[in-house]
Amino acid sequence: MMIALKHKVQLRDFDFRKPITAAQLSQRRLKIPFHACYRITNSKNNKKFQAIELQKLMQDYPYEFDSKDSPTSLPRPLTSAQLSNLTSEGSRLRVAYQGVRGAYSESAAEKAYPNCEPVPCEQFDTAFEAVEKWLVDRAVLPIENSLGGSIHRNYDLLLRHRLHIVGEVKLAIRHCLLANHGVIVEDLKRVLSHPQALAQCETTLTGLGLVREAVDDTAGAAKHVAFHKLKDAGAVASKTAARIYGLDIIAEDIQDDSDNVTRFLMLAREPIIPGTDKPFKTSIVFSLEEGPGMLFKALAVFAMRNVNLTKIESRPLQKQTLPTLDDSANGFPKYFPYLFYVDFEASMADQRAQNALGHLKEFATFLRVLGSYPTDTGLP
Ligand SMILES: O=C(O)C(=O)C[C@]1(C(=O)O)C=C[C@@H](O)C=C1
Repeated sequence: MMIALKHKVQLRDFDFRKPITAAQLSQRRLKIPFHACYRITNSKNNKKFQAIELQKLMQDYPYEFDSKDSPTSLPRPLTSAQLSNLTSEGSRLRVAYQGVRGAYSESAAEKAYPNCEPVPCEQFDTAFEAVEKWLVDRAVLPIENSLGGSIHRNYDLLLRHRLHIVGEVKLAIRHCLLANHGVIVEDLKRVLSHPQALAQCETTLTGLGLVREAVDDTAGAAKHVAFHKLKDAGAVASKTAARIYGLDIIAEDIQDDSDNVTRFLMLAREPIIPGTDKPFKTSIVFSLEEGPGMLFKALAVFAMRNVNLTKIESRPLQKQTLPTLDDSANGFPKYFPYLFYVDFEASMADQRAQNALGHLKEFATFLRVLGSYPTDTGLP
């Protein structure tokens, strides 16, 4: 099938096998999504896959493609769904995620911003920076999982960077054990995946007696196993990753609990205007003086206003993050100062939230609102 791309950017400019680094992003603004590059260059042998992918591409780019096999190349009318995912310049919203194609984070980005252009990034930091430097429009990053708990790195980065939380999205995580064609479970000695994914499949992997090897993301593990044609190693990743990297699914739903959900945050340069027309959540971070009952007092500002807390996380306060804090006020250095991250069920437009934070500010040594955003009330 012939496809003529009416686009200035050449596909050969991009190496679809590697996620973007912040350095690469700083060189150019991406015009063609990486998944498009991948689809065109890699779907040569599978006719059905090719047809579906081309159809998808033509939906995404109604004005960009000519196909000899296509019955018509007339432009299609824009839908309101397409409009809501356009940037102010009229291009598709570019959404950074950590990992390579087929990572759960990519699915989360697509769920959060349907019809967006997901942009893979090597590390969480890269995704934060890509938004800050205007190289992408948003980032979608995991913050907690129902089995594995918090993704601490992203809590720390939320404070280090100046992005705003503008939404959340919950994604059901269903892990598979993947391996190369012809490999059976008895051949496997090791298994590669993201540490969270390995932790979420603890029981199954222990039962199989497999040695765990941590890598940057689940899809990256699948890619590695496929690329190196490993016979003794499998990967814990999604069905999508199996399809993309041509691996067999040896076992499905191997997570310890069928209700395995990861919550992702949607991050932007600007905050959204908080409303009261639908359920909203607010995320804050604060630090306190040391002393008996200080945390109790802090949490009481919400309890006394009947504001429900949905999450509390404490992280070590690193001096370089908040250099203005005087940690030796008592005459000796404080070795274990903490930051408290709290999510509560109220919008910043709600008087109760404003009063609670006004009250907290009276005695907190530091307080920042990370975002006030609509709660994801849908099914994961
Ligand atoms: O490795 C991936 O596929 C990711 O998207 C990362 C990640 C995580 O960081 O927790 C996301 C969801 C799953 O919980 C497992 C891994």
